[in-house]
Amino acid sequence: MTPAARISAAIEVLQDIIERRRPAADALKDWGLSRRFAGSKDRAAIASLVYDALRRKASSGYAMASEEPRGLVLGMLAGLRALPLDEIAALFSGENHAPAPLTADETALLSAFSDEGAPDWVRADVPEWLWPSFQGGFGEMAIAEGQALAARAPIDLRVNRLKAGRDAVLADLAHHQPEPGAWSPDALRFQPGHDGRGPSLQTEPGFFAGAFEIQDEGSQLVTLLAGARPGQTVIDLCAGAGGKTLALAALMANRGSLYATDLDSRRLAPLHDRVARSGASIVEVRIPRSRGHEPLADVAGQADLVLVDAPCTGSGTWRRNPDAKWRVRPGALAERIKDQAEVLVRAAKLVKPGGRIAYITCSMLPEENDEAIRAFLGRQAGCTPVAPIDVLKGAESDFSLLARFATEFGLQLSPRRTGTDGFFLACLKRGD
Ligand SMILES: C[S@@+](CC[C@H](N)C(=O)[O-])C[C@H]1O[C@@H](n2cnc3c(N)ncnc32)[C@H](O)[C@@H]1O
Repeated sequence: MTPAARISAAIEVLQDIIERRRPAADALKDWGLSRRFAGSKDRAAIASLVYDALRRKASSGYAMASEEPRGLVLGMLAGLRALPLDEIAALFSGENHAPAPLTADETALLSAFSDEGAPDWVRADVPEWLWPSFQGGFGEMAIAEGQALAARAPIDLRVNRLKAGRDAVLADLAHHQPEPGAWSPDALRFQPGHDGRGPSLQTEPGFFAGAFEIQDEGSQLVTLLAGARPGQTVIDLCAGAGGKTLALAALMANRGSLYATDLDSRRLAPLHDRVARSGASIVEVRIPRSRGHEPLADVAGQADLVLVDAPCTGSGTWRRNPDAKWRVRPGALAERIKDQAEVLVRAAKLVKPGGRIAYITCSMLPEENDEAIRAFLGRQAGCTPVAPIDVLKGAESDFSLLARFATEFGLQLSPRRTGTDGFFLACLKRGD
């Protein structure tokens, strides 16, 4: 396919996503299935165009005075991809599957491309209904935070200490030009290429050997700061596919007991293979039999650390899932807040006196972060917050620079602040 034909395809896929409110991945998959002529490079390029357009949907639409997929793609090419007008015009030739030529209005808007005069939520590319909450968390930096969250994300991996050292993995993957992470001693970072695509790390021999896992550096950092130590009894209560479980096992140097569970047993399915590949021998996966069944009842009140990687809106990962940004609804936020309250109560039953609950979200919204903790502390006697500065002091490396990202109860990481996905961590101590 020509670059212009890929743009036409991206416009078509965006139409499907917007009209039928479909997840981008589903729409892209269907498009690929019914267009067998498109090769894997075409499909990847089209996906990259679609995701780039969704990242800046509000600001592109404003600048192009159009909510239509064509306007969003034009705005993205001029804005995020910074293509000059003559290159855009050449792509929109109307010939051989290229999109129709630019209209006079489009040409005028592209030549003076700007979001000047746009409302703040548009400039930040944050959904309008969430703007008050987002702004509440970031104040005068909210637009800059939203803009950083509307950029492309790098790919990070976590070197698995149980199997390899960072220098060795760095050397093995030198052909992909990794850089050491800025914060986590286990992180390596890969910048996306010009077309938005990153290296395919999951086909590397080191991946099959368990030397590394793909994991955002923010996710690595909050797991590090949770404070698990070798020899402890640790519970990963919302383990899902186990990204943090594997990181915990490595931090615990495979010593102690690490229980992984999740309300939704299907989500735990990939964990078994991942654990086997990683060489983590301390992980015990506990599958709930039914809703309300506590698969960890036998260790209630015994955990040194309960990690709660709480269900949330995922607003901190909007760089990677830009379609989720525009699909999240007020009802979903209210549901997640309820889930968060429920899972914290469960964690309080599992932690031992003097032990710690580490509450984590990949959210940028105060309702799911500080406010969730404040509400929990108001309801639950016997738990006290650990000051963010003390959380940092207790870490294995010097993370004192993160102190400036402290909130009332925790630490808020973000693409603008730490160059990572948006993560929140608050630690609570159960009284003796
Ligand atoms: C953010 S995801 C976990 C991601 C995972 N920890 C990782 O690092 O890959 C949140 C998980 O919480 C689970 N969950 C929701 N409510 C829960 C509850 N009340 N108890 C335990 N898990 C719950 C969801 O099924 C989901 O898998």
